[in-house]
Amino acid sequence: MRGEVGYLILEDGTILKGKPFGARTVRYGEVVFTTAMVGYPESLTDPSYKGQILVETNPLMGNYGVPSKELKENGLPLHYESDSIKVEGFVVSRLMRPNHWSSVMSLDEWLRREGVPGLQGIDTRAVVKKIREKGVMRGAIVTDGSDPKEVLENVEKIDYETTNFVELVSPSSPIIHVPEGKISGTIVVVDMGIKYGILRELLRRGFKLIRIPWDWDPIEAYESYNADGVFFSNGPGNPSLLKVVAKNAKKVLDAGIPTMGVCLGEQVLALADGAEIYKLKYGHRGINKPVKDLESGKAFVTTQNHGYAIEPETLNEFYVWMINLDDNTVEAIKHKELPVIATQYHPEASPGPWDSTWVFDEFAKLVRGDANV
Ligand SMILES: NC(=O)CC[C@H](N)C(=O)O
Repeated sequence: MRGEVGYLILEDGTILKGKPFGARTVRYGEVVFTTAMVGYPESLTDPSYKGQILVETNPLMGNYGVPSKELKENGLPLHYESDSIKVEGFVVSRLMRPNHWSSVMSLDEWLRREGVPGLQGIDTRAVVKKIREKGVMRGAIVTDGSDPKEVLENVEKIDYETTNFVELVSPSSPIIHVPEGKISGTIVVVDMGIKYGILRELLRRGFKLIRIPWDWDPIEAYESYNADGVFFSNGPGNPSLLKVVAKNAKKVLDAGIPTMGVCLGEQVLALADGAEIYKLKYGHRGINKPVKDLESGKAFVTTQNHGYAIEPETLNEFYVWMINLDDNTVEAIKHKELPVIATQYHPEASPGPWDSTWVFDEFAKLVRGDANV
């Protein structure tokens, strides 16, 4: 509608006026930003964004519309990271009309169908400057004409830190994926909100996957499915809330099972090791983050989406394998003796550069038993 007004509200009292798109409603969340230039379908459907309002720094969004879900590999849509939009709200500077061969609808229509509010015409650089200065903040997105001052009062009531978002995005019963072609092994995937991109990478390497609910015991599944390895997935929210998963991860380590973790999965393995996790001021979210492998000396451009990081000095049986070249934070860890590796960044990209999909090859070697850690 012409003249319609919406708001982005931050807990420090900032109220920014924009133009609504998508669903007309009010949603609350932690306000975070990504510097990714492309890949909004992947970002919007990434379950790790549950509980967060996503601000895009790239000024033009929606240019290539919404890709078809029919473009698939091993039964999974190629450009989606889950079956629905997971962000609480989406904030852009300029919403574009789509023009692309694979587009089936506009961003506006997609958000409307999924009940997710969007806001355009926001000076996203100003939002980023504020978040970089004050740290990540709670906030709200208003697109239904509600009074922003009243909504601001409710922002104080939300608590991102103590909410278990994992249980909202994890399956309630096991899901099995069988790769097309030869099966090279079976992996138990502890699904804390796994991205399809990770499933696609594991399936590409011939693994049959048993996705179990986040709080199930992976050892039981490992034994009953006669599996060859365990994978701890990415996922939303504060890792310190996941005591059950950390306890299960400890059991997996004690059993010496070949294991890999990504992002939240890495944090959970670190917790199982007795290490500490802290919250970053405004997180790492983007697709051009430089990471250095301390063993090979090589650097990679990586995809990242995390708000927490491992305190390196508190690691016990793990050591720091890779670091972030922007701020030296931990980006990957390796176990000193066991076949266990984990990254904080996303080697599956989705969206982003495929420079580090080789980490999944390393995991495949560990599962086959033909690599030294
Ligand atoms: N992508 C993820 O798995 C994110 C992990 C965790 N929620 C964080 O923000 O650090």
